[in-house]
Amino acid sequence: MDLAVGSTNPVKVDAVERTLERFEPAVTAVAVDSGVPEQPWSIEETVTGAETRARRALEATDADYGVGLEGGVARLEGVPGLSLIMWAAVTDGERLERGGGPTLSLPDEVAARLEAGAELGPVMDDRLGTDGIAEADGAAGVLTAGLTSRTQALGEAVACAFGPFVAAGDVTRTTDESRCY
Ligand SMILES: O=P(O)(O)OP(=O)(O)OP(=O)(O)OC[C@H]1O[C@@H](n2cnc3c(O)ncnc32)[C@H](O)[C@@H]1O
Ligand SMILES: [Mg+2]
Repeated sequence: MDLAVGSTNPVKVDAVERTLERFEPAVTAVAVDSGVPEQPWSIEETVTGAETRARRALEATDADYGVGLEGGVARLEGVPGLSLIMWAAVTDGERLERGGGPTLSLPDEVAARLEAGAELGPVMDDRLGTDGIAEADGAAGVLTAGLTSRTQALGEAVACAFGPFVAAGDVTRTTDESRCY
């Protein structure tokens, strides 16, 4: 099974490879424009970014599926403060499915800096004295003291977006065309 991921962030590629390991995917990382701001500020922008990445990654390759992953922030109804959200989208060129990942609350001082126009990755790096936290444990890993990680959290979104293709019996392993369940 050939997959094209709409990002060159190794955390995103890893999330796809780990989640879909049973299908022995050949994964190609494709740098694509998400079509949304670098820091998406709503569920809608985050989902749109994931959808656009999935479509553009598939268009750029002859993979079986395009996969898009997008991180964002949003003020969620019923949840105080600002939340970190993450969404995945998977398309086979005709059908597109979406899946959401874990959500966690961001510290007020992080939220304030994002409100002032900063991006979450650099803000987390500045707070932690790290370089590239978004390509490592991520805010998801740091803010949960390692109970999860950005790779693991994004992997849940991938499972929710790819699952409908598996459940429908659409997924075949291109190596031996056997059905994979
Ligand atoms: O190369 P791409 O695919 O764009 O990877 P990215 O790390 O920039 O990820 P996103 O564009 O999906 O995320 C939008 C912004 O939110 C930040 N972000 C999202 N999730 C994060 C996390 O868990 N930890 C740190 N920063 C995160 C990220 O740094 C971006 O500034
Ligand atoms: Mg980005």
